[in-house]
Amino acid sequence: MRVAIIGYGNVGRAFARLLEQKRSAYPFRIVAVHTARHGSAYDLKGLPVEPAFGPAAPTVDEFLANARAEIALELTPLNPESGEPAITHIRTALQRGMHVITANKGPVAFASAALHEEARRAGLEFRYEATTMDGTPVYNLVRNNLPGVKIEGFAGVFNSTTKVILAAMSRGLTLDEGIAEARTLGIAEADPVFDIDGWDSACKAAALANVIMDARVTPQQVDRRGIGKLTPEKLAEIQATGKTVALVARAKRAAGAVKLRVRAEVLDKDDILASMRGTSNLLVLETDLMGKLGVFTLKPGLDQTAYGLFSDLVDIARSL
Ligand SMILES: NC(=O)C1=CN([C@@H]2O[C@H](COP(=O)(O)OP(=O)(O)OC[C@H]3O[C@@H](n4cnc5c(N)ncnc54)[C@H](OP(=O)(O)O)[C@@H]3O)[C@@H](O)[C@H]2O)C=CC1
Ligand SMILES: N[C@@H](CC=O)C(=O)O
Repeated sequence: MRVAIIGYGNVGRAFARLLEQKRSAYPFRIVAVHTARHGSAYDLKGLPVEPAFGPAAPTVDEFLANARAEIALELTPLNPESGEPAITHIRTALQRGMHVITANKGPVAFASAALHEEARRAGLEFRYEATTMDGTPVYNLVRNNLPGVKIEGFAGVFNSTTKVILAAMSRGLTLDEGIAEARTLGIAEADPVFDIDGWDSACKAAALANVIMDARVTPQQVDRRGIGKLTPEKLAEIQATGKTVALVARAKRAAGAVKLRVRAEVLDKDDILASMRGTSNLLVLETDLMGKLGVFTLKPGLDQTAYGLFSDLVDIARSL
């Protein structure tokens, strides 16, 4: 299958490396990539991980018209205010008859129901496993393995950048030094304020709640507070009491609606939500038939995000 990629940064390159690694068993080809400042590149025989960019296609529609791909990957930066321009990129690809896979949580948080419906009408797939907890099956877990189960709520620690920053601050480093560590790992958002202020977690929580709880919320409706007010001194005080801090996202059904909250919570050190180290992340689902169950990933990185995209790609290819 031929793949076109809109947005070719940390995640796009990690995905291209994974495809190279799996080439003999999975003959997918990246035939086109498009970026904001570096230009566009095309080759129907398949592009290398570091393609030679030519001038940028004037619009994403023209890029996709030239790409001649069957699947489009949307990998541009998160916009927590509206999910754009990624939502428009996805619509454009669907209108051009392409299946779409994204790691961008914005479109899922703002428009998952509408995009699913547009894909369904066109006989296409819209998939986004990599948006929440990298490659850990979260959406696929609920869709494929929990038939008939109603999700009543969830609690998740699923922003890796704030975990890296908090760990750095508890070693006495500054917020900026923590951001630099996360950037080196390639996991910070293009604007890391979206991690620090809890927008990334709010978008993941809204995306999850909309898909697995049919919540119909936007990230703006998440009661959100990030880690921006924490200092190394405050963290040391908290840790001296035997507790720790993590940015926790919670969802709960209440009075016919779903309430969402993101907070830097002070947790007992033996709380399961406090147990993840480094970039590790965790989600606990509250269900009607299976009680509480969860998934976690130990120290995921870009390779696991790439796997989230790859798992969707393989799944779509198998269904054709
Ligand atoms: N990094 C991670 O660990 C994870 C990231 N994600 C999500 O994946 C997405 C990509 O992340 P990441 O690769 O780290 O981001 P980067 O900032 O590294 O790359 C973003 C890419 O998008 C391009 N771009 C920006 N705006 C546009 C536009 N309007 N049209 C076309 N291309 C555009 C940039 O172009 P140029 O190169 O020219 O600047 C760049 O190539 C984000 O939505 C992020 O939230 C999800 C899971 C994990
Ligand atoms: N910035 C995000 C990247 C993955 O979604 C994070 O730190 O978790």
